[in-house]
Amino acid sequence: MPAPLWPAPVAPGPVVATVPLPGSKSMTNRALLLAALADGPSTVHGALRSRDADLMVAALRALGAELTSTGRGASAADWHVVPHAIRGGASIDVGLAGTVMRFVPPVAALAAEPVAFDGDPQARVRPMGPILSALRSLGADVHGDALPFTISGPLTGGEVTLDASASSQLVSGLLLAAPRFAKGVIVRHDGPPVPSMPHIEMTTAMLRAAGVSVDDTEPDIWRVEPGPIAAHDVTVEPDLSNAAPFLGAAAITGGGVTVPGWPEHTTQPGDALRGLLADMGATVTRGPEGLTVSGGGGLTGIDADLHDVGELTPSVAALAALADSPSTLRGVAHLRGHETDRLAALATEINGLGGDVTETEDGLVIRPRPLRAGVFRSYADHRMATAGAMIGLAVPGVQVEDIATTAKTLPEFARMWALMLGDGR
Ligand SMILES: O=C(O)C1=C[C@@H](OP(=O)(O)O)[C@@H](O)[C@H](O)C1
Ligand SMILES: C=C(OP(=O)(O)O)C(=O)O
Repeated sequence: MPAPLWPAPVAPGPVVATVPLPGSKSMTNRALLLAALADGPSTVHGALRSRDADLMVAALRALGAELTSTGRGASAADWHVVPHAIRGGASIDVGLAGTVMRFVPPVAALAAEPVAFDGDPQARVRPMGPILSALRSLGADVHGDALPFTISGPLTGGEVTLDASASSQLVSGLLLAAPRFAKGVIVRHDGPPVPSMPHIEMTTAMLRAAGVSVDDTEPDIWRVEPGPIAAHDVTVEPDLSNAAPFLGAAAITGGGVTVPGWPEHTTQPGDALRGLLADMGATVTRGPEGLTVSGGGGLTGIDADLHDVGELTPSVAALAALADSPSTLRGVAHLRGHETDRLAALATEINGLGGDVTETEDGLVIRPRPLRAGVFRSYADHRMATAGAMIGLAVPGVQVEDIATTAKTLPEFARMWALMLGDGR
């Protein structure tokens, strides 16, 4: 059955709104996993509730951890996590969540009994080979080189070299569980540059906050000492990558959008939105009420290397398609292994509305053209769906296929978008 079409609302005028955002997917799933491996009970405050977070909760429960939540509305929760010995004999659904498919197998490898992993059809083509080979060489028994696969341990840990150029999560996954490996881990990357380095810094920062000794002083080498992961309470920051469509709405319509609780210092790559939106002509200010982006002076194209902040690409591409000069987005070849081949998907869908986008080996060249009504397909990719919504603010008659796919990280997206376009404040 074809997915329903969502008529993307056109902005009735400059969008003026304050948009509180639920917790970061990346921090939520790291915090829950570390809590499940810790030396006592912890609470994760302000965690995201979404498909990816729910899949992480289900995976950790299947491996023996006890997680109970106090709801905080549709997309937020406080989780009380009680760790228990990791046990296998389970089947785990990773959905389309990179954080579940790369972070949970090293945890499963702590158990002797086999654990089976599978996910959505599109998950079966996402890069897994390097982390599965690494786990094999660290002592796990692994059947398969991609989803579906089965893994059993217990692994011992030690030194391993892998090519993590396809995804930073291949490194983060090994590091997060490593304190619990008998020998810890030394991970060496050998290959083209690792993308999304801020996400690896998020991993090392959260490990250190749990008392783990991590040495990342040499480029492309990470050493994690074996030892306890300290139980501690964590408060998750708002999801700054999910701020992109909302802040972008201010830039597109010449309005002003505020996101409360924008952290002063953060490892989230979404913080790069401040510079990217300013480079495209918006005014970015920080005040006690949060981070505010104001538009009004038009949108300028940019030449940007998004290698470190690849997950912002769909939103930046949507802005670029509506700008008044061409843009070149580079450094994001790894996006071909995200939820879908995002470079192909963005070029196809923007061109389907009359745009002029060409794919390069590692990015996109976007020449703005007057766009027209049409269907914008989302390919089960939450960030494609929100990119379509952004274009629809300025182009009447855009219909986004399967807006519900935003549930991966922001189940309330359509309602929040409508609220932003209403009186907002
Ligand atoms: O570790 C994480 O939480 C993430 C790392 C990045 O993955 P890649 O390095 O595969 O781009 C990012 O794109 C993804 O959305 C979340
Ligand atoms: C690439 C993304 O997700 P995942 O965690 O599934 O890799 C993303 O959210 O943009």
